Amino acid sequence: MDNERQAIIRALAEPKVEMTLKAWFKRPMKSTDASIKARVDGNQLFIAKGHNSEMHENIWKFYSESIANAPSASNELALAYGNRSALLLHLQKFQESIRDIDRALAITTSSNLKQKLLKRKATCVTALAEDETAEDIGNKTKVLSLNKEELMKNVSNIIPNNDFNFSEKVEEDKAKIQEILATKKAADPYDSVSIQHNEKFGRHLIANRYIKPGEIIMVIKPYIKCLNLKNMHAFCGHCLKTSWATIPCDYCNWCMFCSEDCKQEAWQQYHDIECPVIPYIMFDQLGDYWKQLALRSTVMAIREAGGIQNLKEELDLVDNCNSKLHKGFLNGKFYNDRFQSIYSLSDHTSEDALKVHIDHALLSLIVLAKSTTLFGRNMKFMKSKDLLSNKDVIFIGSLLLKFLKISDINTHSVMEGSSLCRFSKNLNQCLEDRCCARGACIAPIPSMLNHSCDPNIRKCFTEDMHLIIYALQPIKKNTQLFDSYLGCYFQTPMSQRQLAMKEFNFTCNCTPCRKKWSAILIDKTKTIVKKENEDFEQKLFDKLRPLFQSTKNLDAHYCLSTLDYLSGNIEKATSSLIPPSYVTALLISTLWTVFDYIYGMKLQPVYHLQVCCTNIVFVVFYLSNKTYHSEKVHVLCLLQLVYILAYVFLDYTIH
Ligand SMILES: C[S@@+](CC[C@H](N)C(=O)[O-])C[C@H]1O[C@@H](n2cnc3c(N)ncnc32)[C@H](O)[C@@H]1O
Repeated sequence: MDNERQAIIRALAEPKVEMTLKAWFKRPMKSTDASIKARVDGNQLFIAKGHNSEMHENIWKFYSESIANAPSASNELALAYGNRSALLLHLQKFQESIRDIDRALAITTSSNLKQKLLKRKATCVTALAEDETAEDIGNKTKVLSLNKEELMKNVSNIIPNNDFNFSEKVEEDKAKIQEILATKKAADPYDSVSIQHNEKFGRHLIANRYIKPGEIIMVIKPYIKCLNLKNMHAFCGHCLKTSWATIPCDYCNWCMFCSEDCKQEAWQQYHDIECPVIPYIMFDQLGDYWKQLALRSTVMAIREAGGIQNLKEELDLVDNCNSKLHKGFLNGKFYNDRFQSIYSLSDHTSEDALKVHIDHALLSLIVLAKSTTLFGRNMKFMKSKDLLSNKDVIFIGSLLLKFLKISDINTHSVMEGSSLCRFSKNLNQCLEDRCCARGACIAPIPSMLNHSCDPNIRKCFTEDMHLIIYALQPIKKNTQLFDSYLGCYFQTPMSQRQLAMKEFNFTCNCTPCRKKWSAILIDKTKTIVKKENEDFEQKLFDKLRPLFQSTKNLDAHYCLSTLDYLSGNIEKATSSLIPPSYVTALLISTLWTVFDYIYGMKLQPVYHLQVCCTNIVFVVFYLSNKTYHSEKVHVLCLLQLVYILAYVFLDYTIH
């Protein structure tokens, strides 16, 4: 860490450090004004007409932000929980709404608010009871063995090309998917790959055997993860899972958690140290992932090693290892959950990025020194010489810088499980707005993956935040696994890819870059099916057209057999079609849509069309069965009809 050490010493000697220390101010952790502002912003959106999914999510984020900012046990906190509970009721998330109502009731002293909350709770409880009744009716449908084919025919008339939208085996599939994931989580990540090193690629992963498209290579837990700035108030800041009814940290106005368990675990692992630092460093989107990941990695490493002194000794061992392959290995193995592994990862950032990282490391270091007890309870850092003369401060500053550089190169985005934006935005807009990118993580074994613009693997996150690496193309024994860092050749033009690659400080020399393949799936000037591939490509395209088209539909459903079907076709296409082939590219991009749909995490908004179709099935069933013509079911049927009409005539989206 010599380079980082020198950079930190130089930075600490700059006049701006003295000025920062002189002008030091205590940042307010919670703020009544900020809480009120976020709640009012949420209210304004809530009362506006024509809500769509994106608006609902924004209102939810405003109310959560209001909760995060409200001082503990304050009236503002009760009001913020109360308002979020109203939204959750509107979204028919009754259980979550009740949780927020109970939290508000436990705090508020206002009898007016209490009355409103109790009324809302009664509505939720009634709705939950009705849900049970509806479930009963559904179960009875199965007993009566309703003519399912006929029902599906009705639905097919509404959704053309329904072949791939309906799986007879959905329930069977669900159990199988869970079983596959559990087996893979328990398996050794090195079952089908090993780490190798050469001068051209540095460390990389090699297949130990043939791996077929769609096959899961490993499922592992990231070492460290965080949310991005846009989503700090939306999901659990520790496990990153979706939770509609989050609870705030008692001190800072940033972190929220899905449960008391997550809140406690985060506190014990890193949040006790991070809590006073976060409000100072999370002021903009620049490096929001890196700053958090570096800070969390530093605190976790100190804890794992058993103190700063032990950590210094452990890291010296890594630094003194002469083997480029075995750096960070422990007892001959590269673990996914040890700080030594993270510390040994590649850190070749660009010169421009380095300047930004030094500034970020410096800021985190100063706040750690001023606002925490990391360097001792009685330490007072009044002047820059106090920082410069403290060996632990220099060491932690160097480590923060090192982890910032490592995070820059080795971060995996935690994305929603779909290749389509939830709000139907184009890829660039979606990335810029961070609609589907929830956060980021570091996982050392997947960090061994090098880049190719024609990748043979892809990553996907499960609902419980495990990282899956799966094959996109056939991978022969002893060949390298390649990920795509910033876009594949068939979707992203070469100029854009090469610009993005500068961040990683290497020149991509993959076949699409060398042979200048066109971005075949978006380049409208090229003929779709190549002459050389003749009939086969056209035939394959015609056969798979409905499946390809289904990927443009957010409401499409897929099952495990769709994945097998695609896998077989990719094997056929890659062995028979001359690349670059339009159909092979389509097959690969369809495989990831299907795989991510099956295994990936989603925010799971209920899209209107889905609800509408379910309602049509219900109404058809009701009209054709006199057995259930009770008063209650009449009302239900009428409501379903209103819903269908609203969808058809008003194009009104409801979660
Ligand atoms: C996430 S790491 C991948 C593992 C890395 N090879 C190592 O030795 O740790 C990313 C870095 O690997 C190198 N790299 C990735 N893809 C490459 C490629 N196709 N050719 C050469 N170097 C590559 C670059 O230095 C990049 O910054």
